[in-house]
Amino acid sequence: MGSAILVVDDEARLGEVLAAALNERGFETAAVTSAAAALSHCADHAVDLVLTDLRMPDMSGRELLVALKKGRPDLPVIIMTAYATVRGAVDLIKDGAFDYVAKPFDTDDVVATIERALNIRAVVSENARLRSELEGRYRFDTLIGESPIFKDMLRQVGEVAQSRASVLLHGESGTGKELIARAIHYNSPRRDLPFVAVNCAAIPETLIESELFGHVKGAFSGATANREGRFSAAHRGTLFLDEIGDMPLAVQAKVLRAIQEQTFEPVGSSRSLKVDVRIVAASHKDLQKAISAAEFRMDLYYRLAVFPITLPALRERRDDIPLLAAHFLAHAAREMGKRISGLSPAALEALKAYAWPGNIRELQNCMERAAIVAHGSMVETRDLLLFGPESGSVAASGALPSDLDAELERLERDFVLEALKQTNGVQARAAERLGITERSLWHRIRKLAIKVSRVAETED
Ligand SMILES: Nc1ncnc2c1ncn2[C@@H]1O[C@H](COP(=O)(O)OP(=O)(O)OP(=O)(O)O)[C@@H](O)[C@H]1O
Repeated sequence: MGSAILVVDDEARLGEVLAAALNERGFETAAVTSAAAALSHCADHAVDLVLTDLRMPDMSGRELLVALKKGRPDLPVIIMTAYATVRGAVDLIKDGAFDYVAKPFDTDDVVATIERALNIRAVVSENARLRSELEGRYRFDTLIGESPIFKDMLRQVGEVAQSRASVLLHGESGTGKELIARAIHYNSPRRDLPFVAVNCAAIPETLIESELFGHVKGAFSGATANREGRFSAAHRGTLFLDEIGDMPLAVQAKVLRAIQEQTFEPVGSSRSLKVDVRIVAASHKDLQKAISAAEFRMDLYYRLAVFPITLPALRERRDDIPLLAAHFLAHAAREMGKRISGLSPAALEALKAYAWPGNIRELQNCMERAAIVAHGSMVETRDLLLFGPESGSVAASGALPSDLDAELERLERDFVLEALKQTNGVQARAAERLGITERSLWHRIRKLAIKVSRVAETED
């Protein structure tokens, strides 16, 4: 069914002819002869677009436009006008009209204008939908956890989100640091501006400065064009500096200045740029220890740790395990189109007893795998693959022999090493070759304790 168009023209004949012509082009049309009739039609019918004459005896097209826009700001209104009043029609665009068509007009032109308006409206409403989906994803109530330690952490997140204070998140790998950083951004007044994430550990030392601050053409071999850095990209928004403990000391000094003075110079440039960014940093390392070892600047630490938040490890909030497991299991089952109603009591006990060195991410992966291998409607203990140094009696309780794990890890290692070799250690390209995200590659490199040395520098 085509979009519904309402034609408003006090000359009944003209309105009917136009409505019929549009109907022939596949639109659903209705015609009325006064602004009052148009308002009452719109109140009772789903109308996608209004095409109205400007001069009408009871209420002018302009008044109709204003009245329509009051109730439905997103409704496209196109004005039909005689040549003599085109100037006035231009003013109407300022009042919110989408466009005008000058009489006498060609039906093709009217159709083209209508289509343009409907397309733009579709894009705008799709954007609004995506935005609300995104905001929904980072609303606090979608962050799962009921335990007092988790709720206390969320309370702190809620308190700091509204301010522009720097936040330092500390927590083991997989505890949800990036998710919390996003929640801070999407619950702050900066939510409509960019959230830019940089994983300081995943970028080779030689490139991190240019990644953060950008560079000018010719700044170093391979810098063939000017490039914007992440600080500029995050202007007026939030910059998430993940694994900040891995940032080289020399870069730490420049980051400190950028935060303190809100200015920096791109690599190879002497021109200072001004930025307004809110910083959320995260680290799994103990930065106090890094300071004692002279690996981290104390002044930067105090700048970042205006509001420090510690994310609890999953084993410190075991009561949340059933809730999280059920959530990830249901999600995985839905994605796979499998009917799985939950976990058996024994499986649940095994999950609660396990140490979870990889925290929530490990639990998520464990549930995805369980959803794949589960035969019945319940996940059983044998469907769980639990491993790790502290796993104790429930370790590797599954149906797979433990040497298969070692074999899988060896294979994974071979794939990653080969991809890195083929791409001279350029992780972005290696990840592309492996068909995984750069972040996921980075986690594998860490998990497999692979040393990456970059052989050649490449720049786009
Ligand atoms: N409270 C939570 N509720 C639901 N899902 C969560 C929660 N916390 C984390 N997750 C999920 O767990 C996974 C790991 O979270 P995230 O990537 O934010 O961790 P991280 O601490 O940044 O990890 P790393 O330090 O290894 O980068 C993500 O898929 C995230 O969506």
